Amino acid sequence: MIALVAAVPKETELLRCRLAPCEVRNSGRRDLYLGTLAGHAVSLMHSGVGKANAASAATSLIAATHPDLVINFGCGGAYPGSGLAVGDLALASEEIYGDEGVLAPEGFLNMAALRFPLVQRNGTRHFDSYPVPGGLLEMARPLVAGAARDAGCVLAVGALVTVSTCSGTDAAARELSRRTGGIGENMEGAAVAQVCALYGVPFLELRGISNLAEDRDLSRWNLPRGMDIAQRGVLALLEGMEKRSTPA
Ligand SMILES: O=C(O)c1cccc(C(=O)CC[C@H]2O[C@@H](n3cnc4c(=O)[nH]cnc43)[C@H](O)[C@@H]2O)c1
Repeated sequence: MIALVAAVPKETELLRCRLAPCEVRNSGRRDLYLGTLAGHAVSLMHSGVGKANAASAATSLIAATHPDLVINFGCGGAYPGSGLAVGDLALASEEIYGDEGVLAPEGFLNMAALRFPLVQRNGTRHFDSYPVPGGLLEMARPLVAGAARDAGCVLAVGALVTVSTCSGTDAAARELSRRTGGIGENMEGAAVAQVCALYGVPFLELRGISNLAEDRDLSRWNLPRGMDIAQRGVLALLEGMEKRSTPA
């Protein structure tokens, strides 16, 4: 079983059209879609926007369907210098909490600096960062690159950053990318990754770039383009992944 999580229904329209047969149940006060997609048994849930929604949806999805893999996807903002433009694809090599911590006179102190682990499991303590295991990333990369090639867009692989306060200025975006090394940001990924780390479930994340993280200018955004390319990336992943495989 592969579990798919996106924030809002518009981000899953293309995939839900292809989910057959499609059964809708209730799980944890959210609709849970069950069906087959590209030969894989799939569960799909809309979390709502933000970390609290994302963590709660990921928890009920994992508890209800015991997936071998969770894929978080949707639109996202690209950081300056990432080489990404609107309509491009970003595949997470890791997810990082960008604003979990303390803003102190000496600068931002993250959870590692505060020595508060967010997850402790099997002797491993996770603070701000949730890396995607190398084998899983290398399996996913060429499949998503194929989707990017077909769509005539760029694929970047790198750290994605999860924020509660989105970067609506050039300065905020530059500072977050400098501090984290991230290529782009969103509002859910690290929370889904954290829950996956707690349950020991492999995690992948794909974002379609809907906007640049920059001085706020909504006329430059293209949400439908970001939502569409993210789903095309997920489809390519599912189509290329071995059926019934349990990713390492
Ligand atoms: O109105 C604004 O200026 C604004 C700035 C950033 C994000 C929003 C959203 O409403 C997006 C929420 C939704 O989309 C993802 N997303 C897309 N672009 C970004 C971004 O630049 N920074 C963070 N999140 C982004 C996010 O994951 C949410 O699901 C509005």
